[in-house]
Amino acid sequence: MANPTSSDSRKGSITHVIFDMDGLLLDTEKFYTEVQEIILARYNKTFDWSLKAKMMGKKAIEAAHVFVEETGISDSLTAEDFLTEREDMLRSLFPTSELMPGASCLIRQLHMNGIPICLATGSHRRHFELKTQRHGELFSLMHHVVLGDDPEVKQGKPSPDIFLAAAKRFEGGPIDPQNIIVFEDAPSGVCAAKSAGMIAVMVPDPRLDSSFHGAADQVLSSLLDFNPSDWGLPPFEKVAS
Ligand SMILES: O=P(O)(O)OC[C@H](O)CO
Ligand SMILES: [Mg+2]
Repeated sequence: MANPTSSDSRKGSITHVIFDMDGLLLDTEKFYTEVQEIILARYNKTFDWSLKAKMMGKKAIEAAHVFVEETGISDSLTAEDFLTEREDMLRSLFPTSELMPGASCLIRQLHMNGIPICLATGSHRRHFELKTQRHGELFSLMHHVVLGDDPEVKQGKPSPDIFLAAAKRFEGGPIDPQNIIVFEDAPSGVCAAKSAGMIAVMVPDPRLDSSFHGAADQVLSSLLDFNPSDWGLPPFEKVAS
């Protein structure tokens, strides 16, 4: 997959890292897919990856509007009712959330090597708590967490709001966006990171159309493939994952 070119002027200037959560650190996108398939089946429609690509990474209500409008069911189901309907199902699934491959190791390596890290997720507080309840120790390594319902996040991804808020809250912030790598799985998240002036390393689901890869500075198959030297970072010491 695409790698930064050796002439990339930002190579060697990385000081901070921002992580997305759903689909990047946690294998939670499958839960959204599952419940949305169930809801759409009632209308004899199928949920596909072109619609998924438009929803993922967004705040819940923004994604809900995309869902009912793109599928043509908005006369029968409002965005608000869609959120209410999927909530019960999601609430029982989120506490079972598992880490994506390489997530624990990369977070621990960055933390151990003194690189400040934080989380910037479109998820609101209630969902964040459910999704991370089995992973509290790992997420406590984040310097801070910015959630989709944070007052400073006026608009969800692809707006840069969430990443700019995240850059402000590091020690000595705001950190120059050019010195920040954002890890993202969603097209909207990559777009938000680029709009914020940051470097976007994309780890997309293989089912996402590859036309979305072009906006990212680097595309990886897995977090396991991240090589710090690609960005001029010193080699990581090995940690137990
Ligand atoms: O990918 P995240 O972490 O910004 O989360 C966004 C939604 O909650 C799920 O697509
Ligand atoms: Mg995501």
